Amino acid sequence: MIAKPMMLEGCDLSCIRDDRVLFEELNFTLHAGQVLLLEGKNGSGKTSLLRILCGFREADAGQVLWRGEAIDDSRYYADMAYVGHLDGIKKELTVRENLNVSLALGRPGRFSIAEALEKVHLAGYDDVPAQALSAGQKRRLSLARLLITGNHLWILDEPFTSLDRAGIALIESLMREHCADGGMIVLTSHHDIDLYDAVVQRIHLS
Ligand SMILES: Nc1ncnc2c1ncn2[C@@H]1O[C@H](COP(=O)(O)OP(=O)(O)OP(=O)(O)O)[C@@H](O)[C@H]1O
Repeated sequence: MIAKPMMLEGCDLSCIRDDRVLFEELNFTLHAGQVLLLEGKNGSGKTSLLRILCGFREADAGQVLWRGEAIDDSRYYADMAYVGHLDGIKKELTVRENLNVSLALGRPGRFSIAEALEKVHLAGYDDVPAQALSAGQKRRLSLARLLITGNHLWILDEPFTSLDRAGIALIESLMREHCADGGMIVLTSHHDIDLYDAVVQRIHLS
C-alpha cells in the first residue's frame, strides 16, 4: 500500500468551554515543511486547540486527520511529539535517563543523545538530576527529546517560555532545520518567530 503524504488537517473544528464558543468551523491543512502558528490573547483557546490536535480532548464538532485518517489511528502517535507547559520531564531522573525513557517510547531520530545535548547546550549535564536544572535548562532538555526521536510533527505549547535570547534563537534554528527536513510544526507563541523561508500559516483566535 502506498503511504499517504504527510498532512495534518483540521476539518470544521469547534470547541466550546463553559457555554463559550472558543472557535467554530475552523479549517486548515498543513503540509510537510510547514509551520502552523496559533495566536491569540490569554484564554482565547490556543491550548484547547492544541489539545484537540494531539487527541487529548475531543472537538465539540469536526475532526482532525493525519495523512487522511482520523487521529485515533495509533500511527499518529508514532509520528507526533508534544511538548507542553509541563515539559514531560521526570524530575527524579537524570538528564540522560530522561532521554533514554523518551527513546524507549519513540522511534530513533537523527541525533544521538550526546549530539542532542550538544545542540541544546546541555553537554556535560548527562548525570545531573532534572530537578537540579533551571527552568530554561528543563525547556532545553524537553527540546532535546524532539531531536533524539524521529517524529515528523512537533506540537509545541509556548516553546519559548523561560528561554533567554540565545535559547529562543536556538529553538528557531532547530525548527528551521526540522522544516527543511520535511518536518511539520504546530505551535502557540506570544513571541514573534523568525523562520526565514519556512511557510508559516497563522490562525488567530479571538
Ligand atoms: N479544563 C478546563 N475546564 C473548563 N474550562 C477550561 C479548561 N481549560 C481551559 N478552560 C477555559 O477555556 C478557555 C481557553 O483556555 P486555553 O487554555 O485554551 O486558552 P489559551 O489561549 O491557551 O490561553 P493562554 O494564552 O493563557 O495559555 C479559557 O476561558 C479557560 O478558562
